[in-house]
Amino acid sequence: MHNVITEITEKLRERSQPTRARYLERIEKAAGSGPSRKRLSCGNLAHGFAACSETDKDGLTGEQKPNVAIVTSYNDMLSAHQPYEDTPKLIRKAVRDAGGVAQVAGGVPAMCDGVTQGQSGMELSLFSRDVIAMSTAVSLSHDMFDAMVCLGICDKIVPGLLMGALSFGHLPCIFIPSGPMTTGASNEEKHQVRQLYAEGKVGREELLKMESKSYHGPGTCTFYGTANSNQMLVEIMGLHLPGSSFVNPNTPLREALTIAAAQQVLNLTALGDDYRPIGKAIDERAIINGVIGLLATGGSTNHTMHLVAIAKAAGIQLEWDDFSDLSKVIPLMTRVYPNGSADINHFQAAGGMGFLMASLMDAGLLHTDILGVDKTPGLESYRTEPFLVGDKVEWREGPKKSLDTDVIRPASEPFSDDGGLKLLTGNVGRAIIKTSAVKPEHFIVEAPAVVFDDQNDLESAFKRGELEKDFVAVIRFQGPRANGMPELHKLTPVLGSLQSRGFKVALVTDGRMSGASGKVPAAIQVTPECVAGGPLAKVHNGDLIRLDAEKCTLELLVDEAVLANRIPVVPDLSSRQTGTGRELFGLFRANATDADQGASVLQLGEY
Ligand SMILES: O=C(O)[C@H](O)[C@@H](O)[C@H](O)[C@H](O)COP(=O)(O)O
Ligand code: SF4
Repeated sequence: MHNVITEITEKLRERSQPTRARYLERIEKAAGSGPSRKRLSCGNLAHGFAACSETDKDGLTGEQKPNVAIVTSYNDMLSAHQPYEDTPKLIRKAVRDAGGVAQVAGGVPAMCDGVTQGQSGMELSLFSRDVIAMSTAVSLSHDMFDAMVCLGICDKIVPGLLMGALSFGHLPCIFIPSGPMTTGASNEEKHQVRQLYAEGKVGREELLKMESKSYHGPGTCTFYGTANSNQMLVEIMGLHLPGSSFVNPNTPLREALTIAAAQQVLNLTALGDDYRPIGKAIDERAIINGVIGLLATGGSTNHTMHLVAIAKAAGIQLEWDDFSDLSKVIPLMTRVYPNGSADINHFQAAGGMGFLMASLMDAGLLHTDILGVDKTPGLESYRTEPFLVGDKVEWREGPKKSLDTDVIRPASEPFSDDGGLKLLTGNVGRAIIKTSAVKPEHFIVEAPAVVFDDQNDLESAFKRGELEKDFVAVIRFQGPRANGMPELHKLTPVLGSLQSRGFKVALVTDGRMSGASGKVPAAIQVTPECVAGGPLAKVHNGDLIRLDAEKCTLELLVDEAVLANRIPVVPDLSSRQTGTGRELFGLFRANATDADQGASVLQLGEY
């Protein structure tokens, strides 16, 4: 094991000791003696299985049969979640065939960030993660269960499900993915037509045709954004069956993997002799593995908040310095859009998670002794990949060599020696930048600021021809407490178009970007945010800003005394606080923590 990884893990363990100890005590207590439903009254139990078959009622009386909670995020809005419609039926039958009972404990809401991108709905998106965590807890609070399976894929849903599941950390848990959409029009083609549309060179009809060729069917969008980063994280933290992440939906192998996961979780309950509660499965080593996977694959910057929140839910205090310290020793091993032109199906065909994890393990860059959920504890079996034999899954050794070194490379011959996720510091606060999708010639930008308080105003300035120059776009009042921290992904085609025409452009914001954002240098999640006294609220048009991703600095080149005398702008945010349900989220805006604390309202890990 690389000594830096050992050191960082040790530091994390020490930092987390008080909250982790309290958390483990809590799940010990919740585990109590035997299945939680033993503690229910006859009335509670009768209500809990009133609608079950007689066989299931018998099974749930006493502690005869393990009961699996299904927490589902099915809806028709996310192409990635639509395939879950009938999955509970498949799971119920699989669990019954294996001697258990399964009940849908509840559903959680799921927002498609692609549908809300650039719209006011996106201002609920980040908060929906915590709503999903709370909804997961509401589902599991029936306390009838010995295990759980979580059905979720996209951006806030997997983090929310995992945070909620960790509140029931005494139960074993397996995540069951739905799988990626088959490849349609490439992400590059889509991006090019978007830039042409932004430049007024193609119309809506042509743009919609291209978008629909790209997003054309059931399954997860094929770029390496937050959703596919989620799958990678869940697998590398050992909560999927090996090789589950990127098998396409509505295929026999996908169905067989769902059945195998539903039956495997029965082997992990406290009723058997291989009890693996999720609260122990997700320990400091698993969290560090998650950060390593994120860095090795150029994953979504959103996880510099979600992983922090997930860790806190398990009493673990992950910090941004851990990401940047690990980034120095974790190589970039994959190039999947926006970090390259390949998509997630190409990644899977080139070797997928089995090759990625085997190579990281061989290089001593992963904790291999975490619990995992496969038959054999630990991660060694995650070198394998699933095949269908008849209607059953068999796991075989994954490829020893990459099948496409333009898409995935071994840790020993990476695309770059560092993971491309960096922490910038300077006189406007701390910020995250993902350089894995930025060409090195764009790592340093020093230019005058052009300040906006709304991403749409930048787009209008672009259309008026006012931005044909070198500049740093400063988009303020986009933090969680201002307007729910929407993704500012709509800026990408405009800034990308200016960059490809030779202008030196960069973005600085207390907002966040999509996992699908990429090639323009962007210092995001600036903390403290503007409405919390962040210095970004004092930036004026024309101020010189220097973003240096080599030195990891973000400097406002204004005399300190001048800056000290400036009055921070106080915006009128009232128009951002109603409409599209935003009036229901005032509590969230008022109580969200900073981005580097996970931007959560749930006071995680404080109990
Ligand atoms: O973090 C992410 O990965 C994004 O939120 C992604 O889920 C979102 O859907 C993008 O908006 C899709 O990209 P386009 O908007 O470019 O289609
Ligand atoms: S990846 Fe994004 S756009 Fe695609 S289904 Fe998921 S949330 Fe929606």
